[in-house]
Order: sequence, then C-alpha cells, then structure tokens
Amino acid sequence: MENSKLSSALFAGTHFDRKRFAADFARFHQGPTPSPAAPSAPSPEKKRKRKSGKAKAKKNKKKRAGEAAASSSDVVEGFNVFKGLEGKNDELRSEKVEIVKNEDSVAVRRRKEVEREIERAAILRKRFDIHIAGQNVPAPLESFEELISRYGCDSYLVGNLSKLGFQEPTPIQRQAIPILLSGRECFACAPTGSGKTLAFLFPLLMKIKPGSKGGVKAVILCPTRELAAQTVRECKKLAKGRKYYIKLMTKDLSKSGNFKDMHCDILVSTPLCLHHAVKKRHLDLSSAEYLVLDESDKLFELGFVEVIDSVVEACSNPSIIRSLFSATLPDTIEALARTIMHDAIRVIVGRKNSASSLIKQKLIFAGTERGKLLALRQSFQESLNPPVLIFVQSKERAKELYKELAFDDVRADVIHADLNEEQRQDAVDNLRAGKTWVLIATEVIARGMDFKGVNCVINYDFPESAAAYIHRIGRCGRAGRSGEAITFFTEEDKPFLRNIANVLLSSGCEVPSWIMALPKLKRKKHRVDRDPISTLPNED
Ligand SMILES: Nc1ncnc2c1ncn2[C@@H]1O[C@H](COP(=O)(O)OP(=O)(O)OP(=O)(O)O)[C@@H](O)[C@H]1O
Repeated sequence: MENSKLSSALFAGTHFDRKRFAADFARFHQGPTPSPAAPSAPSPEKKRKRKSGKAKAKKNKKKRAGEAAASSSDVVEGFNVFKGLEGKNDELRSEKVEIVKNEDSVAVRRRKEVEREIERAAILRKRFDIHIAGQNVPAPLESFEELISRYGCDSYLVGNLSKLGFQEPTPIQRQAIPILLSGRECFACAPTGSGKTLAFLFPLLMKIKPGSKGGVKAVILCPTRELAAQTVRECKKLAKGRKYYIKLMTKDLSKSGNFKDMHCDILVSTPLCLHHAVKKRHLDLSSAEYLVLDESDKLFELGFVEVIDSVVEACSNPSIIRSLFSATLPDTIEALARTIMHDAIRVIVGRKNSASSLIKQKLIFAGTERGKLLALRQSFQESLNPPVLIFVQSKERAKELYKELAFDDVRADVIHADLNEEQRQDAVDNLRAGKTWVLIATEVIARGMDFKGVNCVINYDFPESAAAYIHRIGRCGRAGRSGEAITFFTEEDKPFLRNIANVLLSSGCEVPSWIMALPKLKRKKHRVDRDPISTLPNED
C-alpha cells in the first residue's frame, strides 16, 4: 500500500491539514528517516518546538518516574516504607540514640540503686553481727515497719508485734524473715533467747491465708512436747485478731485423730507424734507450703533421722520451703540437712555454736557427788534468786534431788519424761507463775523453753556435750536480759572440761589457765555413771 493511501485510510473521516503538517508530510514522502550522523539543520521554529518538546518529555519522565515509584510502591510495600522513612532515618536514629541513652541512664541508675542497697545491707549485717552464705540474699530488715512497706504485710500483724512489746527486730529476725518471705530456704543459727521463734512464725502468718481449706499449710517440728506447746502459744499470740487454725499434735490426737475433716493452717508437733499420725491415721501433709525444723540439730540426732526423713517425705509439695533453726548447728548436721534442701541460705548471728554473751558463766569444782550437794546448799543459803533451773542427767537423779530440796523447804518442783503431759505442763506453768522457785529438770526442757526471767541456771550434773551446755544455760539471759550460769564439776568431769571451757572463752568469760592446758578431747559426748545424790535414808 502506498504511503498516501495508508494515511488516507488511517485518518479517514478526519480532516488532515496538509498545509500545517507539510514538513512532516514531506518527510513521509522522502523515504527513510535520516541518520543521526547527518541531521538536517533545524529551523528556528523547529528549535523552539523541540525545546518545548524536550521540556515536556523531561516533565513526563519525571511524572512517569513518580508514577512508576507510586505504582511500584503498590506492589512492593517495603519499598515505600523505606522510601517514606528515608527522610526520617536521621530523626529515628537520633531518637534511638536518645532511647538508648535513657535506657543507659535507667540501667545506670538501677545499678547504682542496687549497689546502694547491697552496701546498706552489708552495713546492717555488720552492725548486727549477721553472717550469711548463699546466692542473692535479701537485705535484712531495718525495722518491723518495713514488713508493711517492703512486703505488703497486713498491718494487724505488725500491730500485734508492738502490742507484745516488740519494738525492733532481733538480728536473726532481721535476716531470716526476708529470706523466708522471698521464698528461699534457710539454715539459721543464732544464740539462745534471740527470738528465733518469731523469725520463722512471722513469715508463715504473713504468707498463709487464715482459715484456708485444703489441708495443712505449715508444719513445725520441735524436739519436745513442751516446746511444741510453747510454739503454739506464741503463734496464737502473734496471730491474734485473725482466725488461723493453729494446732498442737498431742499424743492422743496422733493416735485417734480424724484428720480428713481437720481444719489446720499451722500444725506443730514432735517428730514421733507426726510420724504416727501420717503412717497410722493417714494425715495428709502434701499441701504443706512450709516445713520448719526447730532445734534442728536435736531433731537430726541419731534415732530421729528416719522419723524426720518420713515427715520430710510426707511434705511432698514440690514448692515447699524448708527452714532449720537452732542455737547450735554442727557441720555434720548442716551437711546432712543440705541433702534435703535446695539453694538454702545460711545465716549465723554472732559466732556459730556459742553461748549468749548476756550470761555470766562460772565453773565450780565440787570434787565429788557429796561435794555438789553441799555446794548447792551453800549457794542457796548465800543467795537464792528465783526462778532457778537445775539440770541433772537423769530422771532418777531429778527425783533424788527433788527430795533433798523438799527436805530443805525450798519451793521446788521437778520435770522429767516419766511425768504425763499435764504434770509436765503444770511444772512449767508453776515456774512461770512464780509458784515454784526452783525447777529441777532433765534435758526435756533444755531446748527452746522460754521461761520469762529465769535468773540462774545450775548445771548440777555436767552436760554431756558443748551443745547441751549452750542450750541448758540459754534458759536464762533471754530477750536482752542478763543471767547467771553455774556448772559443777567433779574429778570424773575433768577430761571433758576443756570442751565447755571453750564455750566460756568464746563468749568472753574467764577460764583458769590450767583448764585450757588440759588435753583436747576428741569424743563429743560425755556420759558418766555417778554416785547417787541422796543423803536421806531410803524410805523402803
Ligand atoms: N523482737 C523482739 N523484741 C523483744 N523481745 C522479743 C523479740 N522477739 C522475741 N522476743 C522474746 O524473746 C524471748 C526469746 O525468744 P525465743 O524463745 O524465740 O528465743 P530462741 O532464739 O528461739 O531461743 P532458743 O534457742 O532457746 O530456742 C521470748 O520471750 C520472746 O517473746
């Protein structure tokens, strides 16, 4: 088809202005487009048109680019995001730097705060002679009020403390309470009469909801019935105003109790009674959240270990918090106890296994058994400052000495394992009430018993170990009061004298140099067959 015919066909019906487009028309008719190497010289008119055409093309190119960008952004979202943020990057970067700077300063501030807290805790520990071992030990309490501000304690509990006349926490309370409240397990060793009971009772009362259903929430083990009864009394005093179920496991209860329907938040027991109740009466302890072993070294003594094991096993709640408290904690017992505890913190107030510094201690050589009775009579004649506790090594000897003192018209009573629960409690109550001046006792009340105001402890029979000595004399010099401890010794006791003399020395009491020159005894226990006390004719 000819070019003219083609254009006519294409533009059929359209008016084509040949005159106006003469040049272009001519080009179609001239044949192929001239090569760029030989361009025809443009007319001024053409130049102007081309210039304006170029400007348009440039404009269009820009527009297309914009459109392309816009259309491509429709497809590739990220592109647009980055494109859009391109301008903001610097802004963001500086914002990020600002945030990092802020975070840095928050972290720095927090670190400084933590450092200050650690320093404050160290100062408090130094001031109160508190020694710790363990990871991330919570800071000691500065005051009881901190229990409210730091741990959200119900104010009625702290109110009860002030009603009981407790103004300041004792050192063991300062450290052990935060540890237990933080859900950590602990070994706590602090002098006799330094408030360990409150140190373990208070966290239980704070954490356990009163009257909660679903089984026993806390188990406290004590080595004797008397101590268990005393612990229940103390717990009830602290919990006054709230309906906690605080129960003492008696012999009768452990033999015939129906534990299915028993409401009990806190259960206090001796190991054997509890063991019996678990094994024979199916007492369920699986919901217990706390297990406290008070006088723990005594509990772990030979003969009790298996029973303690079975109680620990019965307290099967995996998140149970266990704690051990005592004034004496031998390394062997600590190692044994560690096997049942996890990540436990060790707290020692003062020196481990030492007597209270509030007690004036004396050793008196009495020569023989007869010499001891004379020395006792003489000391009573010189000054009797009741209440006085006298320790002997067996129930038979307790009965013998009781008869001698009764003959002398001394208002005395006696407590030993042959008496029933009620008689033992009466003996304790009578001393507390001031009805008796002198209480003659076996080891039964040597541990943990808190007789207000005992002025003097007499070890009529030499104690069988340094730990026994510390606990016996610890019945006086309690809660900040001073006390006196007199220990008689005979020729037979001399080999063991040095062990006790070490306790005197470490609590600042004087010891004659000849005693310290005695050979050290490897044996830890000292048991002697003694001549009878009695000087009175036999009634039989
Ligand atoms: N914060 C306190 N302020 C004043 N007295 C306190 C405080 N805490 C406890 N007590 C009192 O101190 C006495 C001794 O307390 P507790 O019987 O708990 O001593 P302990 O350390 O358990 O002694 P032990 O080793 O002989 O068992 C008690 O009469 C108790 O009421």
